[in-house]
Amino acid sequence: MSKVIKGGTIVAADRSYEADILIEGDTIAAIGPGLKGDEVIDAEGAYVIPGGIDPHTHLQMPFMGTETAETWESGTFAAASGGTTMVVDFVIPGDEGMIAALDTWEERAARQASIDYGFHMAVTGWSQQIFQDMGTVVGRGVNTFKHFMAYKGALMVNDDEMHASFTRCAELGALPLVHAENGDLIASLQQKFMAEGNSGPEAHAYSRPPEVEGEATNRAIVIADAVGVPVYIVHTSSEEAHEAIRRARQKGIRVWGEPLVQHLLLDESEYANPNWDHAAQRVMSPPFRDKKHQDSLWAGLAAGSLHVVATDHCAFTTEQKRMGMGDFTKIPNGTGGLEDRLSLLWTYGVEKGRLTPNEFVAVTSTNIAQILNVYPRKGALIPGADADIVVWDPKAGKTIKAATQKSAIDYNVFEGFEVSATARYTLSRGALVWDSTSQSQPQPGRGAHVGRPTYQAVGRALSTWKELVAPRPVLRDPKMMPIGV
Ligand SMILES: NC(=O)NCCC(=O)O
Ligand SMILES: [Zn+2]
Ligand SMILES: [Zn+2]
Repeated sequence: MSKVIKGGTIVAADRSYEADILIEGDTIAAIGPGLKGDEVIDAEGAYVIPGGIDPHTHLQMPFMGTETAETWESGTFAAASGGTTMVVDFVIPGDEGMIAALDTWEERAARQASIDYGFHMAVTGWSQQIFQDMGTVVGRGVNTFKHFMAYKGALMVNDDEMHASFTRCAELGALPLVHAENGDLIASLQQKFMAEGNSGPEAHAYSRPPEVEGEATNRAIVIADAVGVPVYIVHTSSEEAHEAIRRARQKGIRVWGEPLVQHLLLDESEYANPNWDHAAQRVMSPPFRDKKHQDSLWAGLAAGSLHVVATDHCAFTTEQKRMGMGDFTKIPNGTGGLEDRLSLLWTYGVEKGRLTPNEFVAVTSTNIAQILNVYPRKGALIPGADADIVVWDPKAGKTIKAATQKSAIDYNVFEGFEVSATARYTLSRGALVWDSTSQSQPQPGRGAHVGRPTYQAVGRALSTWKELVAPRPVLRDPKMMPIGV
C-alpha cells in the first residue's frame, strides 16, 4: 500500500520547495506536484524534512558502576516522537571484548528499536586482539571508533594507544571519534577539589575547565593529522575546542565538530542550583559552560566550522545520580535530550535567526548522514532514499515536561522550556512510528541495523597526499660527502 505526503513544504539541506512525496514500501518512490497514493498523510501548513539522525546516544550502557536507564525501547520511541528516525549508539566493550559487546548491542537493539540504528565501537586500550577485532567490526558495518581521552582508570586511552588505533582506522578506512578532555589533568583536579572539601556537583564543572578540552582537542587533531586520518570530535562544548577545530580546518585538516543541544542551551549556572538533585542531574562531561562558549558553538554551526548537533543521550535516574552524594566524582556522567533535540534547535536556532531551516536540516540530519557515510540512503529526501520523513509542524508548540515525556527517566534537563514546533508525524522507512494526533505506541523490533561502509575516497585522498609530501632522504653524490669520517 503506497502513501503520499501531501500539501507540505519540503525543507532539505540545500533548498525548500512545495511538493508531495510518494512512498512505496520502505523508500521514496517519487517527489512532485499532484501525486496520488493509497493513503494520504496531511502536511498542510507543515514542513516535510528528512528524519533526524542522532549520531551520539548511550542506550542501556554500563557506565560508572551502573547502566543508563534509557532502554532501546523507550529511547527509540522517545526519539521518534521528537522527529528522529535513526540513532547511532556507542558499543562499550568490557572484559568480554569488542565482538561479544557488539553481539549484545545488536541483540538488544534488534529486539527493542522502533527506528533504525547504527553503532560506533569504543577502543578502550590497545592489543593485538583489538587490532584484529577492529577489522571484524568494520566487516559488520561499523565504520567509526570512539576514543576517550578522559575517564582515567576506566575508558581512557593514552596518546600511544590512540596513535595505534588511528593508524588501524586509516588502514581500514574507518573514522576515529574522540572524547577530547585531558583525563590526567582532570583526575588531579578532582583529587584537589575533593581534598579541599569541594565535593558537590558544581566541582564536576570546576575540575573540567574549557582549557582541558581545548588542549585535548588539539592533541587529537595533531595525532590524526600525523597518521593521515580524518577525525570527529564528539560533544564539542567550548570556544577552546572549537578554536582548535577551526584552526585545523583552515590548514586543510579534515576534522568535524559535534556540539550538543545541551551545551547550546544550558549553562553552568545549573550547577549552582541549591537543590543537589537538580545540579547532579545536569552533571555530564564536558560540563555546561557560559554564554561566551554557547555563542561560539552557535556561530560555528552557522559558519560551517561545526557540523552536527547531537544529544549524547546518556540518561540516568535521580536515584542513580545520588550514587555521587558526598563525592562528585561518583555522580554518573550524562544527560538526556534525544526526544527534544529537534524542537529545541528549531525554536532556539531557527526561530531566533541563528540557523536557516535548511541549516537546521543539515545539522540534524544531512551532514550527519554524509559524515557517517549513510547518505543518501538516510538524510535525504530523494527518490530511492529510505522514507525516513518527518511532517514538522511549526505551529504545534508545547512545554517540555518530564511528566509527559516518552523517555524512561524521572526528570528532563529542559523542564519548562517552551518549544514552538514538534513532529506531527514521523515515518521510519515508510511506517508511521509517531502520530501526534493519536496515542502512538513503541514498535519494538521494527527498527533495523544500518550498516555503514568504510570511507574509500577520503582515505585515498589522504594517503595519496601523505605519500606526495612525505619527508624523503636527500640523495647525495658520494663526491659531496666528507671522506674518512
Ligand atoms: N558525556 C557524558 O557525560 N556521558 C556519556 C559518556 C560520554 O560520552 O562521555
Ligand atoms: Zn564522551
Ligand atoms: Zn557520549
